[in-house]
Amino acid sequence: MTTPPIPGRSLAPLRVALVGSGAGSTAARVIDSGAVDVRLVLGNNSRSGIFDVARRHCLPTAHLSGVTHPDAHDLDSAVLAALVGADVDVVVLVGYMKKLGPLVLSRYDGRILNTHPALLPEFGGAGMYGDRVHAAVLAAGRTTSGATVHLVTAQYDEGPVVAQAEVPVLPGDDVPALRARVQATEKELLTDVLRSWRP
Ligand SMILES: Nc1nc2c(c(=O)[nH]1)N[C@@H](CN(C=O)c1ccc(C(=O)N[C@@H](CCC(=O)O)C(=O)O)cc1)CN2
Ligand SMILES: NCC(=O)N[C@@H]1O[C@H](COP(=O)([O-])[O-])[C@@H](O)[C@H]1O
Repeated sequence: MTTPPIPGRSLAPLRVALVGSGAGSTAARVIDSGAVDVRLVLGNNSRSGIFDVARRHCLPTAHLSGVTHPDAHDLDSAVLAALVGADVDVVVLVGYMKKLGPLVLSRYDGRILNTHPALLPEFGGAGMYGDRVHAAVLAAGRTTSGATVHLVTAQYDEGPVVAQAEVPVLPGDDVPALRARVQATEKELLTDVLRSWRP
């Protein structure tokens, strides 16, 4: 049985690993917020900005990919070992472009969060990442978009929603404009979740 937090007393920060493939702006916001104890930054793209962010904050990193580990099971094992070695409570996917494997999913079941740049369950699933998501929202003629933080399960974007935040889609919006509006809200949504949500 877990001990409920004492009302009025702040929660101990989650010990997290941030996992990403992209520019790293979401990771940077989470780190700068001080909301969590970031113990590892893990990515599959050595040129990813997320590693620059990690280096600026003197954080431990792990570069694990289909190049370092061509066999999917070996990659899954290596990711798991890095997470266990970092002694994290929660894994946070921040623009990670690859499917997490069964070993990691099993060990951290209920303790892996992902942030998606749309209002799931719409505009999610295989092929729906980055600007492709915003382009699909615009092509669909939606007047609202937003961000979703959800638990991660075996299939892309099918896990239970933890929190969502909406933004308007404005007349004349293009992908960069919508991306900027969604990502500004997304960063605050994820930071708020990490302050208050507990597995
Ligand atoms: N087991 C899981 N792994 C991941 C999940 C998940 O829900 N379960 N979420 C993704 C993040 N994501 C959306 O939020 C997402 C990322 C990437 C893709 C995708 O189609 N990727 C392509 C490859 C793209 C590339 O190599 O650049 C693909 O798999 O063909 C969809 C959704 C993170 N992992
Ligand atoms: N489906 C996954 C996906 O599209 N994730 C998205 O990648 C961006 C990462 O930006 P960043 O690299 O600047 O943090 C974020 O907007 C996140 O929602």
